[in-house]
Amino acid sequence: MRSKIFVSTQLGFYYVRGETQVNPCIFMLDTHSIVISNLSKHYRGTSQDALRAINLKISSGEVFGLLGPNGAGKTTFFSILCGLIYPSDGEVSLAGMSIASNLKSIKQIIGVVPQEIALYPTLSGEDNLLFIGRMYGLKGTKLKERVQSCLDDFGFDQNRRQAVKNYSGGMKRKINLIAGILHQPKVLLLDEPTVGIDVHARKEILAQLRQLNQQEGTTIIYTSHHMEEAEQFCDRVAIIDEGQLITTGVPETMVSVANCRSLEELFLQHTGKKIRD
Ligand SMILES: Nc1ncnc2c1ncn2[C@@H]1O[C@H](COP(=O)(O)OP(=O)(O)OP(=O)(O)O)[C@@H](O)[C@H]1O
Repeated sequence: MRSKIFVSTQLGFYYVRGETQVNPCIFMLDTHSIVISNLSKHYRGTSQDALRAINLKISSGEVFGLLGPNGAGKTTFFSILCGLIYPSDGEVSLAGMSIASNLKSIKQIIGVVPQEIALYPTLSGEDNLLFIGRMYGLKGTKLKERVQSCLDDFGFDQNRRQAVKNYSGGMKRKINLIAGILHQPKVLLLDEPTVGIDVHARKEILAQLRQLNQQEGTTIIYTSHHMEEAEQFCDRVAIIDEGQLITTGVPETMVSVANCRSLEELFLQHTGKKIRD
């Protein structure tokens, strides 16, 4: 008979009966894994499910890419994950807690970076972040230090005090991103974080995200239409289309097993659709 292992994932505590040797780091590392069970979403008045019976596990510390053509269900998936909308069926749990019934605690663990720039254009980058930081419950010196340190990391100089409306697309994207990480979330949801910006800003953003993942262990879940970027950036990806999970795995392995030249070729093979820019 197999040994039974009892785990409290929130505390990283475990108890093992029998002879099985367990490395505690595995459980410490997996404390904020996301388990998606049989997740479905049907919008009222539509004929098709936006998501249909999705099952997926994303481990703590992973960089996970959600790829799919327009209308595949990516935003719906994200919106359920951050508690903006409820699923029609199934469940998502984070750190062992159901998202739907633990929204308040979950919101402190999750950072969300929407595709749209959600900033006040007449305020400076710095003032936007101070305002958003207060909404996350940060205050005083701690808030000021956190804002300055993030602005330094993302390469802002005196321009941090200029109005956002005068920023380049790349600078707006960076402030949008910082707004989602001020409270040092364990899980970061990024909806197309590099859309519409030049190659330099894109590289800088991806490098900062990689650093966040490696130094803080932040789990990153992101969507993109840039297959090359996803191939390089993600530990694992999932391809979804018409609300269904088509395939998931390590990009390099998926590409080689399918005998494709790139993730883009594999994506087109599965979805049969053109990639949106
Ligand atoms: N509020 C809504 N009401 C009705 N239908 C919706 C709603 N939001 C999304 N849908 C539909 O659900 C499906 C999935 O949409 P979703 O926005 O999640 O896809 P997506 O993969 O994010 O697309 P894109 O890449 O264009 O952003 C689409 O058919 C869309 O028309």
